[in-house]
Amino acid sequence: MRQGAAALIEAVLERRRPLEEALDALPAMEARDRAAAHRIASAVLRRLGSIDAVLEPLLRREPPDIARAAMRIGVAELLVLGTPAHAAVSAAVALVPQPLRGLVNAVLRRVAAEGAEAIEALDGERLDTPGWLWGSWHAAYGPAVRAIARAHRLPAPLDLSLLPGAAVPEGGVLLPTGTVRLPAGTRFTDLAGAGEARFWAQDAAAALPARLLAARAGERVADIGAAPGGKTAQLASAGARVTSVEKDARRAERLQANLARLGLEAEIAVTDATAWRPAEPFDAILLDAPCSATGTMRRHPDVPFLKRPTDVASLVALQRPLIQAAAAALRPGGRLVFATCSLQPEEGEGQVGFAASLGLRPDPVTPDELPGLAEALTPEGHVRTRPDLWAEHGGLDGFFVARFRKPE
Ligand SMILES: C[S@@+](CC[C@H](N)C(=O)[O-])C[C@H]1O[C@@H](n2cnc3c(N)ncnc32)[C@H](O)[C@@H]1O
Repeated sequence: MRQGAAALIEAVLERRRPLEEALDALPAMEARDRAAAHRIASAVLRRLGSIDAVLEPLLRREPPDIARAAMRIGVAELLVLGTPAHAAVSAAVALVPQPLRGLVNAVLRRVAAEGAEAIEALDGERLDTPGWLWGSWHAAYGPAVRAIARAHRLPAPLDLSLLPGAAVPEGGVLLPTGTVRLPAGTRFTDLAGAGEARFWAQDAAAALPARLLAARAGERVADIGAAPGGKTAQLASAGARVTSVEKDARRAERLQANLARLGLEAEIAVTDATAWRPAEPFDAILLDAPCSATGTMRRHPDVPFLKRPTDVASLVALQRPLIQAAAAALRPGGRLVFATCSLQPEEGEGQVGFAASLGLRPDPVTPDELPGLAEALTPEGHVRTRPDLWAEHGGLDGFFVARFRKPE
């Protein structure tokens, strides 16, 4: 299982491979072991800066990669996950060949003895956040950057969206916006009823864009950038006639399977939305644009290792033709909701002016549309969620949502 964790960490850090993809590529193992490997790898990635800073004074020279990997896992287990010291140390030692065992054992014994105090004394929020993200969030959100970084240290709860009339699964808490929340560590597949297909996993923030589009039964609605289908499911379960536009054929298959599991229907157009020419215009469009995904770091601790500052600029450029395509496909008077799961303002607030330059009019969100979440409403009537908001409920992903209308 710890071999699995080491493989996951190596895939993300050395090969910039998404954690979920690396998880799928692990050799066959018990579901429980796979989940444990994921949990350990996630803890290492979330706290990598702090972990390396704890190790730094204990190492006289740069250790071989395999020893560093084992020590990182050992420190995460000792100081983040609370694994008993003898188990954490011996398991990490077993990850390395004989000549390195003495080193790993000696270093981790010291971490077990002195590490808790050492990690406490560090500026972990800063160390565990890449400098470019810290700078960007500080510029955008001021001192809240610390609370954002703190929120990224903890695994996210499991959030569910429910089909209309579905019962709240045992242990779930109904949040004011309609999402059902279960404690972090709950596995979707373990939920009684998961097989009955009455709900799907979707962060409370990710559920807001479709909620704010407020699709009505019978309306023609397009969901652009639709896979794996959380938002299509919301729109279809509201009774809208949905066309889901998705460029990636493999992801479109997942979307299809997810809808089938829920007994929902949508027309799926596997195409690049910028080249898509629908026969008829739509009453409403949800554009969940591809983005840097920095708002999802609680759930995806690999994001900061996969993205570079230059990616944000490329994504901003990629989002614009999608906004244009969405505007063109709307009927006069139709509604557009633009959303990104990013904390980078360039991919959110920064795109509002572009939408306006296409003739789209802002359609501000009102406080009654965001029950219990007024703190996420901006003065302009956009929605800006951050992982440090809603702390009393356990936070939510970082999203930007803006609503527009095409003039009559
Ligand atoms: C943020 S994800 C969408 C998540 C989805 N809306 C949900 O709620 O489950 C963005 C999606 O846009 C798709 N995409 C990216 N560029 C696209 C394009 N030019 N046309 C259509 N889909 C695109 C990606 O393949 C990806 O599946």
